[in-house]
Amino acid sequence: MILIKNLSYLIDKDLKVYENCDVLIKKEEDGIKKIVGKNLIEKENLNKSDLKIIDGKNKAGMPGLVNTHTHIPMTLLRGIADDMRLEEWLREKIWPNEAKLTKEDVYYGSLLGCLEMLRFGVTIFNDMYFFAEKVAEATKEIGLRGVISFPIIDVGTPECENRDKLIRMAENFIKKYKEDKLIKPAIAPHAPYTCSEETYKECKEIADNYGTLLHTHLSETRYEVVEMENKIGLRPIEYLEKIGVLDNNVIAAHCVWVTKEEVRKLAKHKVKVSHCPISNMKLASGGVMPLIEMLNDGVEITIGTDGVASNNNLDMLEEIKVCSILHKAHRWDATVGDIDTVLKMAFNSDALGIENNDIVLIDLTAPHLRPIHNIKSNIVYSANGNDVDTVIANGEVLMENKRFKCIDEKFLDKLYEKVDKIKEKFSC
Ligand SMILES: O=c1[nH]cnc2c1ncn2[C@@H]1O[C@H](CO)[C@@H](O)[C@H]1O
Ligand SMILES: [Zn+2]
Repeated sequence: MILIKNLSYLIDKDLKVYENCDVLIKKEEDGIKKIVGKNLIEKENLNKSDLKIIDGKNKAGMPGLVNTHTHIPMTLLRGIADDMRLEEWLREKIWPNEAKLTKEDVYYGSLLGCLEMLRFGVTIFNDMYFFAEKVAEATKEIGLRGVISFPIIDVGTPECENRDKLIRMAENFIKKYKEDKLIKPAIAPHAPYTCSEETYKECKEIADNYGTLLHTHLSETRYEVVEMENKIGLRPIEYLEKIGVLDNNVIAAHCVWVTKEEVRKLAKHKVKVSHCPISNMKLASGGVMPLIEMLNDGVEITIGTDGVASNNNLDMLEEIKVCSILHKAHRWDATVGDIDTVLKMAFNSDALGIENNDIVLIDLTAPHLRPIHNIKSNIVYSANGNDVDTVIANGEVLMENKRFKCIDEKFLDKLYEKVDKIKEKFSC
Protein backbone atom coordinates (compact mmCIF):
# COMPACT_ATOMS: atom_id res chain seq x y z
CA MET A 1 0.00 0.00 0.00
CA ILE A 2 1.13 3.53 -0.72
CA LEU A 3 0.28 6.44 1.54
CA ILE A 4 0.77 10.03 0.43
CA LYS A 5 0.83 11.94 3.72
CA ASN A 6 -0.14 15.57 4.20
CA LEU A 7 -0.66 16.25 0.53
CA SER A 8 -0.97 20.03 0.20
CA TYR A 9 -3.48 19.85 -2.70
CA LEU A 10 -5.34 17.09 -4.46
CA ILE A 11 -7.31 17.61 -7.66
CA ASP A 12 -9.59 14.68 -8.40
CA LYS A 13 -10.96 13.54 -11.76
CA ASP A 14 -14.07 15.68 -11.26
CA LEU A 15 -11.75 18.63 -10.65
CA LYS A 16 -12.72 18.98 -7.00
CA VAL A 17 -9.81 20.28 -4.90
CA TYR A 18 -8.91 18.92 -1.45
CA GLU A 19 -6.33 20.56 0.82
CA ASN A 20 -4.01 18.94 3.36
CA CYS A 21 -5.20 15.38 3.06
CA ASP A 22 -3.76 11.87 3.00
CA VAL A 23 -4.25 9.54 0.04
CA LEU A 24 -4.09 5.78 0.45
CA ILE A 25 -3.58 3.68 -2.67
CA LYS A 26 -4.33 -0.03 -2.43
CA LYS A 27 -3.80 -2.57 -5.17
CA GLU A 28 -6.59 -5.13 -4.94
CA GLU A 29 -7.73 -8.07 -7.06
CA ASP A 30 -10.40 -6.06 -8.80
CA GLY A 31 -8.32 -2.92 -9.32
CA ILE A 32 -6.83 0.04 -7.54
CA LYS A 33 -8.67 1.48 -4.54
CA LYS A 34 -8.06 5.02 -3.36
CA ILE A 35 -9.05 6.54 -0.03
CA VAL A 36 -8.77 10.28 0.59
CA GLY A 37 -9.07 11.76 4.09
CA LYS A 38 -7.26 13.23 7.09
CA ASN A 39 -4.99 11.19 9.38
CA LEU A 40 -5.55 7.96 7.51
CA ILE A 41 -2.97 6.00 9.53
CA GLU A 42 -5.12 6.35 12.65
CA LYS A 43 -8.47 6.32 10.89
CA GLU A 44 -7.80 3.25 8.80
CA ASN A 45 -5.77 1.57 11.52
CA LEU A 46 -2.81 1.15 9.21
CA ASN A 47 0.39 -0.61 10.10
CA LYS A 48 3.34 1.58 9.10
CA SER A 49 5.42 -1.41 8.10
CA ASP A 50 2.88 -2.25 5.36
CA LEU A 51 3.13 1.22 3.91
CA LYS A 52 5.29 3.00 1.39
CA ILE A 53 4.96 6.56 2.70
CA ILE A 54 5.43 9.55 0.40
CA ASP A 55 5.62 13.03 1.88
CA GLY A 56 2.94 15.17 0.22
CA LYS A 57 3.90 18.49 1.75
CA ASN A 58 4.37 21.21 -0.87
CA LYS A 59 3.05 18.91 -3.54
CA ALA A 60 -0.10 18.91 -5.63
CA GLY A 61 -1.64 15.61 -6.67
CA MET A 62 -3.73 15.08 -9.78
CA PRO A 63 -4.83 12.15 -11.97
CA GLY A 64 -2.37 10.77 -14.51
CA LEU A 65 -2.33 12.79 -17.73
CA VAL A 66 -3.79 11.01 -20.76
CA ASN A 67 -2.16 11.46 -24.17
CA THR A 68 -4.80 10.28 -26.64
CA HIS A 69 -2.89 10.52 -29.91
CA THR A 70 0.77 9.79 -30.32
CA HIS A 71 3.37 7.70 -32.13
CA ILE A 72 5.87 7.14 -29.31
CA PRO A 73 8.74 5.60 -31.30
CA MET A 74 8.89 8.87 -33.24
CA THR A 75 11.03 10.15 -30.37
CA LEU A 76 13.81 8.81 -32.63
CA LEU A 77 12.91 11.45 -35.22
CA ARG A 78 12.92 14.42 -32.84
CA GLY A 79 14.14 17.47 -34.70
CA ILE A 80 14.75 15.66 -37.98
CA ALA A 81 12.27 17.64 -40.06
CA ASP A 82 11.11 20.95 -38.66
CA ASP A 83 9.44 23.89 -40.35
CA MET A 84 7.74 21.89 -43.09
CA ARG A 85 4.10 21.39 -43.99
CA LEU A 86 2.52 17.98 -43.42
CA GLU A 87 2.46 16.62 -46.96
CA GLU A 88 6.18 17.22 -47.65
CA TRP A 89 7.11 16.44 -44.05
CA LEU A 90 5.58 12.95 -44.37
CA ARG A 91 6.56 12.09 -47.94
CA GLU A 92 10.04 13.61 -48.11
CA LYS A 93 11.36 13.26 -44.59
CA ILE A 94 9.36 11.05 -42.27
CA TRP A 95 8.39 8.08 -44.43
CA PRO A 96 11.85 7.64 -46.11
CA ASN A 97 13.51 7.64 -42.69
CA GLU A 98 10.90 5.44 -41.04
CA ALA A 99 11.55 2.89 -43.80
CA LYS A 100 14.97 2.31 -42.23
CA LEU A 101 13.63 1.50 -38.78
CA THR A 102 13.89 -2.05 -37.51
CA LYS A 103 11.82 -3.77 -34.86
CA GLU A 104 14.64 -3.25 -32.40
CA ASP A 105 14.88 0.49 -33.18
CA VAL A 106 11.16 0.85 -32.53
CA TYR A 107 11.60 -0.88 -29.18
CA TYR A 108 14.29 1.60 -28.06
CA GLY A 109 12.33 4.56 -29.44
CA SER A 110 9.32 3.33 -27.46
CA LEU A 111 11.33 3.01 -24.26
CA LEU A 112 12.57 6.58 -24.74
CA GLY A 113 9.00 7.74 -25.40
CA CYS A 114 7.58 5.94 -22.36
CA LEU A 115 10.26 7.41 -20.12
CA GLU A 116 9.63 10.87 -21.54
CA MET A 117 5.90 10.54 -20.87
CA LEU A 118 6.50 9.20 -17.38
CA ARG A 119 8.85 12.11 -16.67
CA PHE A 120 6.00 14.45 -17.67
CA GLY A 121 3.26 12.66 -15.71
CA VAL A 122 1.56 10.93 -18.63
CA THR A 123 0.46 7.50 -17.44
CA ILE A 124 -2.08 6.49 -20.11
CA PHE A 125 -1.75 6.94 -23.85
CA ASN A 126 -3.15 6.01 -27.25
CA ASP A 127 -0.46 5.04 -29.76
CA MET A 128 -0.28 4.22 -33.45
CA TYR A 129 2.99 2.85 -34.81
CA PHE A 130 4.32 -0.07 -36.78
CA PHE A 131 6.02 -2.94 -34.92
CA ALA A 132 3.24 -2.37 -32.38
CA GLU A 133 4.37 -5.42 -30.41
CA LYS A 134 7.59 -3.60 -29.61
CA VAL A 135 5.64 -0.54 -28.49
CA ALA A 136 3.59 -2.82 -26.23
CA GLU A 137 6.69 -4.54 -24.88
CA ALA A 138 8.34 -1.24 -23.92
CA THR A 139 5.11 0.09 -22.38
CA LYS A 140 4.81 -2.97 -20.16
CA GLU A 141 8.45 -2.75 -19.12
CA ILE A 142 8.03 0.84 -17.95
CA GLY A 143 4.62 0.11 -16.38
CA LEU A 144 2.43 2.60 -18.24
CA ARG A 145 -0.96 1.73 -19.69
CA GLY A 146 -1.89 2.26 -23.29
CA VAL A 147 -4.13 1.57 -26.20
CA ILE A 148 -1.57 0.32 -28.68
CA SER A 149 -2.88 0.21 -32.19
CA PHE A 150 -1.56 -1.71 -35.14
CA PRO A 151 -1.36 0.66 -38.12
CA ILE A 152 -2.57 -0.17 -41.61
CA ILE A 153 -1.54 1.70 -44.77
CA ASP A 154 -2.63 0.35 -48.19
CA VAL A 155 0.86 0.54 -49.70
CA GLY A 156 2.28 -1.22 -46.64
CA THR A 157 4.36 -0.12 -43.68
CA PRO A 158 8.02 -0.78 -42.81
CA GLU A 159 6.72 -3.87 -41.01
CA CYS A 160 5.10 -5.50 -44.05
CA GLU A 161 4.42 -4.42 -47.62
CA ASN A 162 1.25 -6.41 -48.09
CA ARG A 163 -2.02 -4.86 -46.93
CA ASP A 164 -3.90 -8.15 -46.60
CA LYS A 165 -1.12 -9.58 -44.52
CA LEU A 166 -1.00 -6.44 -42.38
CA ILE A 167 -4.68 -6.81 -41.57
CA ARG A 168 -4.15 -10.42 -40.51
CA MET A 169 -1.17 -9.36 -38.42
CA ALA A 170 -3.31 -6.68 -36.77
CA GLU A 171 -5.91 -9.29 -35.87
CA ASN A 172 -3.25 -11.55 -34.36
CA PHE A 173 -1.83 -8.63 -32.42
CA ILE A 174 -5.29 -7.93 -31.00
CA LYS A 175 -5.75 -11.60 -30.05
CA LYS A 176 -2.36 -11.65 -28.33
CA TYR A 177 -3.02 -8.62 -26.11
CA LYS A 178 -6.78 -8.91 -25.65
CA GLU A 179 -6.52 -9.95 -22.01
CA ASP A 180 -3.45 -7.92 -21.08
CA LYS A 181 -3.63 -5.87 -17.88
CA LEU A 182 -1.66 -2.87 -19.16
CA ILE A 183 -2.19 -2.92 -22.92
CA LYS A 184 -5.44 -2.54 -24.83
CA PRO A 185 -4.80 -3.52 -28.43
CA ALA A 186 -6.51 -1.68 -31.28
CA ILE A 187 -6.43 -1.28 -35.05
CA ALA A 188 -5.46 1.88 -36.91
CA PRO A 189 -6.25 2.59 -40.54
CA HIS A 190 -3.80 5.49 -40.88
CA ALA A 191 -5.94 8.10 -42.74
CA PRO A 192 -8.52 8.40 -45.52
CA TYR A 193 -5.76 9.44 -47.95
CA THR A 194 -3.67 6.30 -47.31
CA CYS A 195 -6.42 3.69 -46.78
CA SER A 196 -9.14 2.52 -49.15
CA GLU A 197 -12.81 2.09 -48.36
CA GLU A 198 -12.24 -1.65 -48.18
CA THR A 199 -9.42 -1.20 -45.65
CA TYR A 200 -11.55 1.02 -43.41
CA LYS A 201 -14.43 -1.45 -43.56
CA GLU A 202 -12.24 -4.44 -42.73
CA CYS A 203 -10.63 -2.57 -39.84
CA LYS A 204 -14.05 -1.56 -38.52
CA GLU A 205 -15.20 -5.17 -38.67
CA ILE A 206 -12.18 -6.30 -36.68
CA ALA A 207 -12.68 -3.51 -34.11
CA ASP A 208 -16.34 -4.50 -33.73
CA ASN A 209 -15.61 -8.22 -33.51
CA TYR A 210 -12.94 -7.86 -30.84
CA GLY A 211 -14.44 -4.90 -29.01
CA THR A 212 -11.44 -2.64 -29.63
CA LEU A 213 -11.02 0.96 -30.69
CA LEU A 214 -10.38 2.03 -34.27
CA HIS A 215 -7.77 4.80 -34.23
CA THR A 216 -7.32 7.03 -37.28
CA HIS A 217 -6.11 10.44 -38.49
CA LEU A 218 -9.01 12.50 -39.81
CA SER A 219 -9.46 15.88 -41.49
CA GLU A 220 -6.04 17.08 -40.45
CA THR A 221 -5.23 19.44 -43.32
CA ARG A 222 -7.15 21.52 -45.80
CA TYR A 223 -5.33 19.70 -48.59
CA GLU A 224 -6.70 16.35 -47.38
CA VAL A 225 -10.25 17.66 -47.32
CA VAL A 226 -10.10 19.48 -50.67
CA GLU A 227 -8.47 16.52 -52.38
CA MET A 228 -11.24 14.20 -51.23
CA GLU A 229 -13.99 16.64 -52.13
CA ASN A 230 -12.52 16.95 -55.62
CA LYS A 231 -12.23 13.18 -56.03
CA ILE A 232 -15.51 11.91 -54.62
CA GLY A 233 -17.55 14.96 -53.68
CA LEU A 234 -17.47 14.13 -49.98
CA ARG A 235 -15.48 15.48 -47.04
CA PRO A 236 -13.55 12.88 -44.96
CA ILE A 237 -16.10 12.75 -42.13
CA GLU A 238 -19.02 12.49 -44.58
CA TYR A 239 -17.15 9.73 -46.35
CA LEU A 240 -16.47 7.71 -43.19
CA GLU A 241 -20.12 8.07 -42.24
CA LYS A 242 -21.22 6.89 -45.68
CA ILE A 243 -19.08 3.75 -45.55
CA GLY A 244 -20.33 2.94 -42.05
CA VAL A 245 -17.15 3.60 -40.10
CA LEU A 246 -18.16 6.54 -37.86
CA ASP A 247 -19.08 4.98 -34.53
CA ASN A 248 -18.51 5.13 -30.79
CA ASN A 249 -15.46 2.84 -31.03
CA VAL A 250 -13.63 5.31 -33.28
CA ILE A 251 -11.01 7.69 -31.95
CA ALA A 252 -10.11 10.29 -34.56
CA ALA A 253 -7.03 12.47 -34.27
CA HIS A 254 -7.04 16.12 -35.38
CA CYS A 255 -10.49 16.84 -36.93
CA VAL A 256 -9.27 20.36 -37.74
CA TRP A 257 -11.04 20.97 -41.05
CA VAL A 258 -14.63 20.16 -40.15
CA THR A 259 -17.90 21.94 -40.86
CA LYS A 260 -20.70 22.43 -38.32
CA GLU A 261 -22.58 19.66 -40.10
CA GLU A 262 -19.59 17.33 -39.63
CA VAL A 263 -19.36 18.30 -35.94
CA ARG A 264 -22.95 17.13 -35.59
CA LYS A 265 -22.04 13.84 -37.28
CA LEU A 266 -19.15 13.31 -34.84
CA ALA A 267 -21.54 13.94 -31.93
CA LYS A 268 -24.29 11.76 -33.37
CA HIS A 269 -22.01 8.76 -33.82
CA LYS A 270 -20.23 9.39 -30.48
CA VAL A 271 -16.80 9.50 -32.13
CA LYS A 272 -14.00 10.38 -29.73
CA VAL A 273 -11.76 13.19 -30.90
CA SER A 274 -8.11 13.66 -30.01
CA HIS A 275 -7.22 17.34 -30.29
CA CYS A 276 -3.53 17.92 -31.07
CA PRO A 277 -3.07 21.71 -30.99
CA ILE A 278 0.73 21.87 -31.00
CA SER A 279 1.16 19.44 -33.90
CA ASN A 280 -1.55 21.26 -35.86
CA MET A 281 0.13 24.61 -35.32
CA LYS A 282 3.64 23.35 -35.98
CA LEU A 283 2.74 21.58 -39.22
CA ALA A 284 0.55 24.57 -40.08
CA SER A 285 -2.35 22.23 -40.74
CA GLY A 286 -4.20 25.51 -41.04
CA GLY A 287 -7.36 26.53 -39.32
CA VAL A 288 -8.10 25.60 -35.72
CA MET A 289 -10.14 22.63 -34.58
CA PRO A 290 -13.62 23.97 -33.72
CA LEU A 291 -13.37 23.09 -30.03
CA ILE A 292 -16.23 25.28 -28.93
CA GLU A 293 -18.68 23.94 -31.51
CA MET A 294 -17.63 20.40 -30.64
CA LEU A 295 -18.11 20.96 -26.92
CA ASN A 296 -21.49 22.63 -27.51
CA ASP A 297 -22.65 19.66 -29.56
CA GLY A 298 -21.40 17.18 -26.96
CA VAL A 299 -18.47 15.63 -28.85
CA GLU A 300 -16.14 13.77 -26.48
CA ILE A 301 -12.80 15.57 -26.79
CA THR A 302 -9.44 14.57 -25.41
CA ILE A 303 -5.90 15.88 -25.94
CA GLY A 304 -2.90 14.38 -27.74
CA THR A 305 0.64 15.49 -28.44
CA ASP A 306 0.92 13.57 -31.74
CA GLY A 307 4.41 12.23 -32.48
CA VAL A 308 7.61 13.94 -31.39
CA ALA A 309 8.54 14.78 -34.99
CA SER A 310 5.69 17.30 -35.06
CA ASN A 311 5.58 18.59 -31.47
CA ASN A 312 8.63 18.14 -30.47
CA ASN A 313 8.04 16.57 -27.07
CA LEU A 314 5.42 14.59 -25.17
CA ASP A 315 4.76 17.24 -22.51
CA MET A 316 1.00 17.18 -21.88
CA LEU A 317 1.16 20.09 -19.44
CA GLU A 318 2.60 22.23 -22.22
CA GLU A 319 -0.12 20.88 -24.54
CA ILE A 320 -3.00 21.89 -22.26
CA LYS A 321 -1.69 25.41 -21.83
CA VAL A 322 -1.29 25.80 -25.58
CA CYS A 323 -4.75 24.33 -26.10
CA SER A 324 -6.26 26.86 -23.74
CA ILE A 325 -4.54 29.92 -25.15
CA LEU A 326 -4.92 28.86 -28.79
CA HIS A 327 -8.70 28.88 -28.53
CA LYS A 328 -8.76 32.18 -26.63
CA ALA A 329 -6.65 33.81 -29.32
CA HIS A 330 -8.62 32.20 -32.12
CA ARG A 331 -12.05 33.22 -30.79
CA TRP A 332 -11.04 36.61 -29.37
CA ASP A 333 -12.63 35.30 -26.20
CA ALA A 334 -10.65 34.83 -22.99
CA THR A 335 -13.41 32.76 -21.41
CA VAL A 336 -13.04 29.76 -23.73
CA GLY A 337 -10.55 26.94 -23.23
CA ASP A 338 -10.89 27.62 -19.51
CA ILE A 339 -8.97 25.76 -16.80
CA ASP A 340 -11.62 23.14 -16.03
CA THR A 341 -12.34 22.43 -19.69
CA VAL A 342 -8.73 21.65 -20.58
CA LEU A 343 -8.04 19.71 -17.37
CA LYS A 344 -11.08 17.52 -17.97
CA MET A 345 -9.86 16.78 -21.48
CA ALA A 346 -6.37 15.95 -20.21
CA PHE A 347 -7.60 13.53 -17.51
CA ASN A 348 -10.10 11.78 -19.78
CA SER A 349 -9.16 8.13 -20.02
CA ASP A 350 -12.79 7.00 -20.38
CA ALA A 351 -12.52 7.66 -24.12
CA LEU A 352 -9.87 4.90 -24.17
CA GLY A 353 -11.89 2.60 -21.93
CA ILE A 354 -9.22 2.74 -19.23
CA GLU A 355 -9.88 3.74 -15.63
CA ASN A 356 -7.61 6.53 -14.48
CA ASN A 357 -6.55 5.66 -10.97
CA ASP A 358 -3.06 7.05 -11.31
CA ILE A 359 -1.65 9.92 -9.27
CA VAL A 360 0.90 12.46 -10.38
CA LEU A 361 2.53 14.76 -7.85
CA ILE A 362 3.77 18.21 -8.85
CA ASP A 363 6.57 19.75 -6.84
CA LEU A 364 5.39 23.16 -5.68
CA THR A 365 8.73 24.33 -4.32
CA ALA A 366 9.63 26.33 -7.40
CA PRO A 367 9.48 30.11 -7.82
CA HIS A 368 7.17 29.88 -10.85
CA LEU A 369 4.56 27.97 -8.83
CA ARG A 370 4.22 30.42 -5.91
CA PRO A 371 2.05 31.88 -4.50
CA ILE A 372 -0.93 29.58 -4.92
CA HIS A 373 -4.22 31.44 -5.31
CA ASN A 374 -5.72 28.68 -7.40
CA ILE A 375 -3.84 25.41 -7.68
CA LYS A 376 -5.59 24.45 -10.92
CA SER A 377 -4.46 27.73 -12.49
CA ASN A 378 -0.84 27.11 -11.46
CA ILE A 379 -1.01 23.66 -13.04
CA VAL A 380 -2.57 24.76 -16.33
CA TYR A 381 -0.83 28.09 -16.88
CA SER A 382 2.38 28.06 -14.82
CA ALA A 383 3.65 24.47 -14.63
CA ASN A 384 5.32 22.33 -17.26
CA GLY A 385 6.26 18.66 -17.45
CA ASN A 386 9.53 19.18 -15.58
CA ASP A 387 7.58 20.06 -12.45
CA VAL A 388 6.29 16.51 -12.19
CA ASP A 389 7.98 14.99 -9.14
CA THR A 390 6.39 11.60 -8.47
CA VAL A 391 4.21 9.25 -10.50
CA ILE A 392 2.12 6.40 -9.12
CA ALA A 393 0.59 4.39 -11.94
CA ASN A 394 -1.46 1.25 -11.68
CA GLY A 395 -0.63 1.12 -7.96
CA GLU A 396 3.15 1.24 -8.45
CA VAL A 397 5.59 4.10 -7.79
CA LEU A 398 7.19 4.52 -11.22
CA MET A 399 9.01 7.76 -10.45
CA GLU A 400 9.83 9.40 -7.12
CA ASN A 401 11.53 12.75 -6.55
CA LYS A 402 12.15 12.93 -10.29
CA ARG A 403 14.05 9.61 -10.27
CA PHE A 404 12.83 6.66 -12.30
CA LYS A 405 11.97 3.70 -10.09
CA CYS A 406 10.79 1.42 -12.88
CA ILE A 407 14.28 0.99 -14.35
CA ASP A 408 17.83 0.99 -13.11
CA GLU A 409 18.81 4.56 -13.98
CA LYS A 410 22.21 3.35 -15.18
CA PHE A 411 20.27 2.01 -18.15
CA LEU A 412 19.57 5.59 -19.31
CA ASP A 413 23.12 6.13 -20.60
CA LYS A 414 22.85 2.91 -22.55
CA LEU A 415 19.52 3.95 -23.97
CA TYR A 416 20.86 7.35 -25.08
CA GLU A 417 23.82 5.58 -26.72
CA LYS A 418 21.41 3.25 -28.51
CA VAL A 419 19.28 6.07 -29.88
CA ASP A 420 22.39 8.00 -30.97
CA LYS A 421 23.44 4.92 -32.90
CA ILE A 422 19.99 4.60 -34.52
CA LYS A 423 20.17 8.28 -35.44
CA GLU A 424 23.17 7.58 -37.67
CA LYS A 425 21.01 5.75 -40.21
CA PHE A 426 18.76 8.69 -40.92
CA SER A 427 19.98 10.44 -44.03
CA CYS A 428 17.66 13.20 -45.17
O1 LIG B 1 0.16 14.17 -38.09
C1 LIG B 1 0.30 13.12 -38.75
N1 LIG B 1 -0.48 12.91 -39.83
C2 LIG B 1 -0.37 11.80 -40.60
N2 LIG B 1 0.50 10.83 -40.33
C3 LIG B 1 1.29 10.98 -39.25
C4 LIG B 1 1.22 12.10 -38.42
N3 LIG B 1 2.12 11.95 -37.43
C5 LIG B 1 2.73 10.77 -37.65
N4 LIG B 1 2.23 10.17 -38.74
C6 LIG B 1 2.61 8.89 -39.35
O2 LIG B 1 1.66 7.91 -39.06
C7 LIG B 1 2.24 6.63 -39.19
C8 LIG B 1 1.77 5.87 -38.00
O3 LIG B 1 2.20 4.63 -37.89
C9 LIG B 1 3.75 6.86 -39.26
O4 LIG B 1 4.22 6.66 -40.58
C10 LIG B 1 3.88 8.30 -38.83
O5 LIG B 1 5.01 8.96 -39.35
ZN1 LIG C 1 -0.55 11.41 -35.72
